[in-house]
Amino acid sequence: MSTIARSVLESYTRLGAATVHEAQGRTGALDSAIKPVDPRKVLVGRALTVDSRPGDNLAIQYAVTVAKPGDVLVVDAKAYTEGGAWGDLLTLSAQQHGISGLVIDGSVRDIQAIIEMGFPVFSRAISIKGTDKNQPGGVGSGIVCGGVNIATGDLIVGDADGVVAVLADRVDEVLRLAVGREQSEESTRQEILKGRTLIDILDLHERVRALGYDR
Ligand SMILES: O=C([O-])CC(=O)C(=O)O
Ligand SMILES: [Mg+2]
Repeated sequence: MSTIARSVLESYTRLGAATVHEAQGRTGALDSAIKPVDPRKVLVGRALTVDSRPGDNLAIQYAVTVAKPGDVLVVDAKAYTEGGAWGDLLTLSAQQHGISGLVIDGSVRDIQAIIEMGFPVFSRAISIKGTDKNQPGGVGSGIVCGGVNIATGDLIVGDADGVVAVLADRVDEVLRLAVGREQSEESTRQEILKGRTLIDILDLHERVRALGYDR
């Protein structure tokens, strides 16, 4: 599976998840319930998918052993939130293997330790309850996580706003679009600082009039 150039990962890190989501036509955003345990952390990297059963984390444990440095584990835990399928021990092991972070449609626990360890984790919920290590699952195959189809090799961008996935074969194109959008937002910021409103800048006066907002 192809890797993503370091310079591309760095550019995505600067852009942020919402800009990437807008730039690719408002697609790829995971459910809004999937949020960072530490909103100061930004996560960018190549997805390694994990298909996991609710209340069990054997597939996740296995994925840590086969992940490549830089991978982001993206886990479909079936939105099951009554079991912390990831905690500080898995975090320590993931860090030993150079894994960049975790996105899980499920729960995590030990979050104070995870925050102190500086490991980016995005989850649907937090649960103190334990999980079994018995069930079959899959690593590397297509999954749905937070309502989005994700394949191993897709790009994951997560920050305080949430998580967005970019299809592997659109990574360069979406980067160009996102940089363009960021440049246009920067000129909008300059106009706002000059005292103009977004209604002016986006030329929405006619629409406002037509909808009867004018007083
Ligand atoms: O025990 C587990 O399966 C999950 C956990 O709490 C840890 O990784 O620390
Ligand atoms: Mg634990």
